[in-house]
Amino acid sequence: MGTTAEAAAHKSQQQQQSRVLIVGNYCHDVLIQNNAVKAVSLGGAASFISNVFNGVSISCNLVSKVGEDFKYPVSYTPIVIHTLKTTVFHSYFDLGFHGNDHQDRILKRVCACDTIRPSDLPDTRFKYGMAVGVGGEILPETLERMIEICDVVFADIQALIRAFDSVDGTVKLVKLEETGFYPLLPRIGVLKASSEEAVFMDVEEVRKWCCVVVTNGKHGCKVYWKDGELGISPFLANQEDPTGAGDSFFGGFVAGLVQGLAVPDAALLGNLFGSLSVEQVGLPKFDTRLLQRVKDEVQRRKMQCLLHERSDDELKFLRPVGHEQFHTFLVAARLITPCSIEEHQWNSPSSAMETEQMFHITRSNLNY
Ligand SMILES: Nc1ncnc2c1ncn2[C@@H]1O[C@H](COP(=O)(O)OP(=O)(O)OP(=O)(O)O)[C@@H](O)[C@H]1O
Ligand SMILES: O[C@H]1[C@H](O)[C@@H](O)[C@H](O)[C@@H](O)[C@H]1O
Repeated sequence: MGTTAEAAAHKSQQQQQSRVLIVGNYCHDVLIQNNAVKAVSLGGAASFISNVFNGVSISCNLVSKVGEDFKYPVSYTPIVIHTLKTTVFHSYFDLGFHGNDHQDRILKRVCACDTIRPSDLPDTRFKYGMAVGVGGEILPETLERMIEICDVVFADIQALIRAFDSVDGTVKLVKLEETGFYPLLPRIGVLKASSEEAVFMDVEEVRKWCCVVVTNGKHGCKVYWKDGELGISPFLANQEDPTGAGDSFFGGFVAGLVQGLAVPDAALLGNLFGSLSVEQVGLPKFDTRLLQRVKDEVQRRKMQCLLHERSDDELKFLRPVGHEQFHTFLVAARLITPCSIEEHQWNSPSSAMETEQMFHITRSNLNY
């Protein structure tokens, strides 16, 4: 545990006014292919989402826990737990990064940092809260506290339905209704799931309580609400690594809503950031010219939507006037400023040996 003084300092830092609260641990991602470590990266939904927020200049408060072994420079300082190590995931890609299907990835949580408890959250109120755990760190009581202090909570189902094999940490999914989070669904605003995860809930039931967004890789996403549903167009991408696509999508989606877009336009922004994310290995670096174009267009859309209908406090589900043009604009912006592979923010270890030293990976713990 950190000292009381450190915890107090962290809490006071968190108490500066911000409209968005992100809750979920940073982690270390180790990408493994054919029994060899291909890459090591900063991971965790919190890191992918704050990366998108930084890109579009949205500030937030972030509550995340790591161990002393955490060395990545991040914009939002995590709570350091001196007695534990940072959460680590090993991702096994049997078919390689170029396979288009995600089912070739097996995920193992090989190290788990501390859980995030209600007392770790700031005492202030937020307009938006994002429950985005990756390793089981968010407890039902933590989500409940987020609901109390945030006007609207967005939850990633991966924070709610993951279970971990007691021997090797393999990630398994459990039915949402069997979790302690289920009774809280009528009190959350949006639940995001990938198509693989969506089969672990009854979408028809859950959409009666909250908006459900199901992402579907290169096919884009679908938004379900109480009395309607809408497919949102994808963007063409050259997939290198699917890790974090769902997180970057969620970052773009919530960033859109924070900036006053209607749900379909925000989901389009989600698809854009999801598509940019898969083109790079690890945490993506976005082209600054593309970001500027996107920010300018979002401002324009916001003004346009305000003129038409939007009141600031509720989610608007219907496709707003000019939605297709917004898509066309983003497709064009993406083409004019393609992300260069050389521009990766990727912190690749210089040798396999270095990787193994950083993360104490041995052949035996790769094979289990
Ligand atoms: N190959 C692709 N081409 C274009 N867009 C993609 C592609 N893969 C993902 N995306 C975008 O990213 C979003 C999220 O992807 P996906 O549904 O694969 O999430 P996920 O399975 O949660 O990802 P991960 O668990 O790897 O973070 C999609 O809705 C889509 O907008
Ligand atoms: O960094 C990744 C990313 O956040 C993924 O969305 C999550 O599924 C993995 O567990 C994590 O290691």
